[in-house]
Amino acid sequence: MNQSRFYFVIIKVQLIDEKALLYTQLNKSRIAALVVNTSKFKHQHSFTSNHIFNSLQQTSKILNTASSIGCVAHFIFILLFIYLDHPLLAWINILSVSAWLLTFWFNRIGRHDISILIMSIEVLSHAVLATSLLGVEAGFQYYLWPMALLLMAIPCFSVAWSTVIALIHITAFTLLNVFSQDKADSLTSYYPLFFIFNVMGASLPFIITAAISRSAYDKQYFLMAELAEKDELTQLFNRRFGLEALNYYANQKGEDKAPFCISLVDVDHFKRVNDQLGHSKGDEILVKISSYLSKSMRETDISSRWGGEEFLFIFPNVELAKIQQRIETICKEMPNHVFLENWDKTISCSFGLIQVEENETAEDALKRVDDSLYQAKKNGRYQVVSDH
Ligand SMILES: Nc1nc2c(ncn2[C@@H]2O[C@H](COP(=O)(O)OP(=O)(O)OP(=O)(O)O)[C@@H](O)[C@H]2O)c(=O)[nH]1
Repeated sequence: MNQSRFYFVIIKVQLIDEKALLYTQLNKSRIAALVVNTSKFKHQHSFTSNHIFNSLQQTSKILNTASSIGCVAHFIFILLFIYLDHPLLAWINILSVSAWLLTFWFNRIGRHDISILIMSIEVLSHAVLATSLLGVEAGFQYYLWPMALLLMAIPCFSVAWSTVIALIHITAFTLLNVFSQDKADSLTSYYPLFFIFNVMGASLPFIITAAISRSAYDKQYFLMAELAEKDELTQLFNRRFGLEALNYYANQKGEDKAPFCISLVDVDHFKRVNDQLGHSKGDEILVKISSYLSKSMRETDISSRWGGEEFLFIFPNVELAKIQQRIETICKEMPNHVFLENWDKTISCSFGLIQVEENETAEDALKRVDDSLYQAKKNGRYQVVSDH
């Protein structure tokens, strides 16, 4: 997007932000996501990250499901009340279907807050009206429960406001049950049918909303955990995770305490690759090296990218004497496993390897393993130096 177009989008977004009449030819739904009245997601710029965009799409999905169920349920009631020759109730349901159709449109332009407000007003007034006309036995008040859940599950309003509106629905449910009289009119014989239909119709969105929210939460949670713990380029754990793991093993006490080793690994003459073949080839080598190293480790070992062309490995429950040979083989074998097109020089790494001592802090262990790595570099690279 060129600069002037970029400003155009920002100005346009700011203008329509208030009214939420959001439609541009550039990227309709992505910009629509910007005006959703979810303060945590609201940005001052025109870019919305994929994760937030996905989360907003998830909200749209839940609300569209609710809108569809609302439309279908009320449409069935229109047909039923026409069949039962009850025009007033048929008209009420025509108004309801219109309201639910309107919610689709607000979902589409990203105004989930208006959409859910319309749903809430419709469900509340419909429950009050239908229960006043037909009595509690017809079961129209049961829609108030899924509406309360929807209000709480969808982050369109603040938690406080969602709670207030949800409580209004539950209070209405209670009052309707306590104060509504049973009505005896021409439709009384159909009340069991209404009741079954209403309870089923109310339960379905309840269960669907809970299922979609839960799977959306799971997906988002694992995505966030992965983003927080993994290195984007190599897919190894990142430095934060590596340090957390190191602190965990270093701080173990009593019976849980077991010997463990760590290794700091640095690619040899990596700058040469970058300088001669370019940064993207450098990245390619980093991916190949990290893949070779992590595949060479045991499942219980922790492989992390420590930074740039450095990796930190943690080997739990093992003594140095038992691991040294394995690490030396990994080091020696690397050039046979990691190659790059148009690069005839050996691709290798230097390794610092230590066993973390009892009561040694993570910081001290890191310093010691760094000294070993420095020694490996100083000795001519492509070797393992361990500190006994
Ligand atoms: N392509 C790429 N290069 C990186 C990345 N992170 C760090 N580097 C480069 O890694 C190089 C590290 O160079 P030096 O620290 O001089 O070390 P070296 O050339 O590997 O030499 P020795 O470590 O002494 O064997 C620098 O050119 C950095 O720009 C990365 O994510 N991708």
